[in-house]
Amino acid sequence: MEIRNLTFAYGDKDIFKDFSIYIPEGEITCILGSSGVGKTTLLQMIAGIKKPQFGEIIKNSNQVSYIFQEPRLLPWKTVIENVEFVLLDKMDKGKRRVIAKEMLERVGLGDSLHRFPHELSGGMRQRVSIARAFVIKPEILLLDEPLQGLDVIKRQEIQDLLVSLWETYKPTVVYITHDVEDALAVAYQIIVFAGQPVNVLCHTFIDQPIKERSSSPTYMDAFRTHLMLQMKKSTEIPFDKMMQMKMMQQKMKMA
Ligand SMILES: Nc1ncnc2c1ncn2[C@@H]1O[C@H](COP(=O)(O)OP(=O)(O)OP(=O)(O)O)[C@@H](O)[C@H]1O
Repeated sequence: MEIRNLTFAYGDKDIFKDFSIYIPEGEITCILGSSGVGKTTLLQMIAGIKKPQFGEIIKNSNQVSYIFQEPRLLPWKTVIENVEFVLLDKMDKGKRRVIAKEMLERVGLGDSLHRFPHELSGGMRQRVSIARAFVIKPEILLLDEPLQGLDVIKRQEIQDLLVSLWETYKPTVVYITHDVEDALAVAYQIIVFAGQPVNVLCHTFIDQPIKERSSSPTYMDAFRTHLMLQMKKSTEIPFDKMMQMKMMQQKMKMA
């Protein structure tokens, strides 16, 4: 997916100005950045909810699913009905039920099909929203802080579930978070946003397969330290100062 020369402002506040990045297809890309930098705005533009004033987003598909921070389930529908709902115009009732049930079993909710959202824990509700997102076999999956508010064990379980579903369906994933640990747990490419308008402060590629990361803590520590430093920088340095530094770095490279 290519985000090309994007410009977006809320009133006179420029969030993106002539902004371009490339998101590799079929991979997991995390976008890290401090609160208010513009991460959600970018996801909303990718989803087509917001339109950029200039520029374009070139996608290979419009089959997009969005997982939000809060699960956004329909409270009057049961777990299985919440998942079937997104298949309404795609297949008949019998087939919807079978496919929704299979996906709910996959996310570990096979015994909660007929419960209502208020009868579930926060982690279970997020699993329903993950099932709802994957049941349409999205080619693009957008995640906006999906682990917010979950305890450390639940976070890890849901990270593992997301990675396992991604391995099965291989959508192009754009995952936004404030949390370096979330990014290290799931992403092959991590982009740190900073400034206003948004600038890419760093672009990090992790070649280590996700499943091997817990057995190579020293290797991952180097990425952790680097990303923590970048996150610290993103909240400390005014944008024009950052641009000066970048230009100096550029000059030093060329010299
Ligand atoms: N509808 C809106 N009207 C005006 N300003 C907005 C609107 N939505 C967002 N903003 C502002 O635009 C900036 C970017 O918002 P956005 O939600 O994209 O940031 P974010 O990086 O996702 O932040 P967070 O991590 O806190 O969700 C913020 O300063 C926000 O206050």
